[in-house]
Amino acid sequence: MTEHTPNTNTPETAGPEPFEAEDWIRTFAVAPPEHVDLPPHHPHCLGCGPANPHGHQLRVRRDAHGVYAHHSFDSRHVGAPAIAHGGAVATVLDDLFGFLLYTVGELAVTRHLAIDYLAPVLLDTPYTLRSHIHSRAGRKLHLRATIENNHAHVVTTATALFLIVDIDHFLTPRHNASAATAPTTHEDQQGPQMDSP
Ligand SMILES: CCCCC/C=C\C/C=C\C/C=C\C/C=C\CCCC(=O)SCCNC(=O)CCNC(=O)[C@H](O)C(C)(C)COP(=O)(O)OP(=O)(O)OC[C@H]1O[C@@H](n2cnc3c(N)ncnc32)[C@H](O)[C@@H]1OP(=O)(O)O
Repeated sequence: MTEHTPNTNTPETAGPEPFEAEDWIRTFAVAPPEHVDLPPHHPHCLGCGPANPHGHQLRVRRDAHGVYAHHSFDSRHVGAPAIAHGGAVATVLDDLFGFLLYTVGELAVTRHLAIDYLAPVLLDTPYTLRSHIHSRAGRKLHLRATIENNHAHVVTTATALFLIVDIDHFLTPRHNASAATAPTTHEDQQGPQMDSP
């Protein structure tokens, strides 16, 4: 059995200090107008952090419907040759959903993310990503997103359930992780049932 070795290659991308959650909440109050980029979640965020050389450095603005970004994947995100890795696409969409919180004004995190890869997302190709709030029910934010190419063809769609949390979620992450229990079964988490052998 291989002994687990901690990844020490990327000290510059260490996770955020707890105080950053409070800084981030404060930016809700001063969210910029439509023609200015929204602030990144934090400088090292994998999706949008400008100081993360391994990240996507997504730049997001809001509009009348929600939020949007223009983005190209590159050779760092390759899956099949010339095609973006599905996980990289999911990362960017999850992060884009995170920008909708500026329009909600509350903290929330991804509980469920579902993606339809309708057509390959090509490397070094410009795409427009859009996301909006489909509905809200109490703590539950039902979110939707699309990726479309320059010919207005939608190549990816996504839905997400974000759950509103309080700031303690970010200030005590280790406590929250150890408090995790067996997942609750939800109908919309279930795929087709496998037949018994
Ligand atoms: C975007 C956040 C940014 C915050 C920024 C803050 C600081 C800045 C610093 C750092 C941030 C940096 C970057 C992050 C930014 C963006 C990235 C994008 C967003 C993410 O990447 S974020 C990471 C991934 N994310 C997680 O790390 C969450 C792990 N998870 C948990 O921590 C818990 O899971 C929690 C707290 C989410 C919920 O826990 P809980 O105990 O409060 O909730 P519970 O289970 O009770 O469910 C409540 C109700 O939702 C229903 N429900 C549940 N699941 C359902 C389903 N699938 N379908 C239908 N209904 C469902 C239940 O049935 C119940 O319904 P009801 O109330 O009616 O009974």
